[in-house]
Order: sequence, then structure tokens, then C-alpha cells
Amino acid sequence: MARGDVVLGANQYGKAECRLVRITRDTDRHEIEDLNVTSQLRGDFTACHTEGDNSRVVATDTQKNTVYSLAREHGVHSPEQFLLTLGRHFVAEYPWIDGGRWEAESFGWDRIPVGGTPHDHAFVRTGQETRTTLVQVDGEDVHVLAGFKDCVVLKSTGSEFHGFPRDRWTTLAETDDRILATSMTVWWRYTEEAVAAGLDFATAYDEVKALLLETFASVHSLALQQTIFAAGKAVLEAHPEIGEVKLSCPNKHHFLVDLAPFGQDNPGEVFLAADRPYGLIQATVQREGVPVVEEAWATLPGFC
Ligand SMILES: O=c1[nH]c(=O)c2[nH]c(=O)[nH]c2[nH]1
Repeated sequence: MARGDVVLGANQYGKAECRLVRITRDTDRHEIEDLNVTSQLRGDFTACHTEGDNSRVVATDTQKNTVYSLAREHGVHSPEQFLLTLGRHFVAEYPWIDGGRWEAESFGWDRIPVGGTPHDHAFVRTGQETRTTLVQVDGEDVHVLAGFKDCVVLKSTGSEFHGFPRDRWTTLAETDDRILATSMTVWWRYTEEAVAAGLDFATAYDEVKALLLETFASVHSLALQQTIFAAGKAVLEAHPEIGEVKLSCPNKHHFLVDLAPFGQDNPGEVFLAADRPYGLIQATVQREGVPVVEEAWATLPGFC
């Protein structure tokens, strides 16, 4: 190969957004699991890219079928467990496949209460957040990230913002009482040891989400940066099975409306909820002296 030749770099391929609903109906009380699964394989696919030789190309259609077939055979249990099942399957089944990337969104459903009793087989979508999961297999390495997005939270007081530099471009007033609102996107990484030991992903998810929300509620905030660091720190302190946490939080600004032109005061009661532009506050919270496992995060766009 001569310097300057054009060659294939990193590549992966698969079926994106396989919508999977699995009903478990062993009893009259059904269970529902609702996922949006993306499967992508990695390996040496040079011949396909350069020659159109498909002899090693497990079709994206086959990958899609495998999602549904393994859901039937093994169940979902948790998105993390299901994606691990998929990853292990593809690597074991096809010798030339070294690994891949399996991602899922999971949508929650609650039972519809009928006369105060949760119904056995009628559900209403929960509106709070979308659970997210990313599993990557690279040879012997298995990385599991979990998280959620679109979790909108608001505090109507207990938030201040002041002490920032003032120069000729600064118009923002200092405040010791403002609305703090954001839509939390959070990812955390389970350590390889915890994954190998068969961690209970469902319980861990519930506990981490509760802790993040509790911290948002209870920290008296001097900046959204301070709040998100405190939230990530609380998670790492309570969960040794988690290596690091990444948070991305838009500052959903609420501007106090000037009602003076209408002869009215406005003691922090009427706000304009702006949707853009918004401050975008992001942080990685990690353990001192423990490097972030960069390979686990490499394919998540937009995170620092
Ligand atoms: O919590 C905040 N952090 C900032 O960095 C910032 N910048 C800004 O204009 N408002 C806020 N609020």
C-alpha cells in the first residue's frame, strides 16, 4: 500500500430502530416490554466495501430477524441484558464478527387503573423519560452504558445565579431566586466486573434515576453546573458498580415577564418559558485516579 492510497477506515453496519414489543402472557396478568433496538456489527468487511463481496455480510434484515427471534427465545428482562444477549449471539455465531454496537431506547408503560385496580392487560405509556442502553462488544471487552433522556424537571425556587463576570456584553441580571428547569440526559457505565457478576440492571436503573432526581430537588443550586456535578457525585458515591457518569442538561430558561406596562407587579409568578436558545451544560463525573473508559463512550455523539 503506497502512502496516499485510499483505504477503508472504521465501519459498522446493521439494522437501526427495530421496534420490539414483547408481551409476557404466562398468566392473565400480562407484562409489556417496549424497545427500539439498533444492531450494528463490526469485523473485517473490507471485501464488501471494496469489491461488493457479501460473503461475510450478515444482512441487516437477518440482524432485524434475530432481534425478534432472541426476544421470543430468551425474553428481554432488561434492555441491558437483552443487548448483551444479542451481542454475545452475533459474536458466537459468526467467527468473522469481532464485536458490534447494540443500542436501545425503552418506553415505559403503566397499568391503567380501572375502579382503582391496575388492569391486567391495558396499559398507558408513561410520559416521564425514555430509558437508553448501549452495549458494545470489542473482542473480549464488553461495555455497558445505561441512562435516560427527555426527563424534564423543574424547581420553582431554590436556585440562584450570580457572581459571573460582567463586561460590555453582559446583560443578564443576577438572581437569588429563579426557576431551574432542564431535560436531563444522563448516561452511566457499569464496570466490566459488575456486568460479569450478573448485576441486576432493573434495580440499578431505578435507584440511579431516583438518586439523580432527588439530588436535583434537594441541592440548593448556585448554578446548573453545581447541580449536575452533585447529581453525578451522588450516583458514584452510592453505586460502586458504576465507573463514571455523563450528564447533558439544557438550561430551560424561564424569564420573568415584565407586567409593569399593565400596572401589575410580578413577584416571581408569571414566566415566559423560552425553548431556544438554551444554555447547554455538560459534565463527566468520574472517580479520582480512575481513567474514563473512552472506548465505551466513543460512539455517543455530542458528549464531552
Ligand atoms: O446555571 C447556569 N449556568 C450558566 O453557566 C449560566 N449562564 C447563564 O446565562 N445562565 C446560567 N445558569
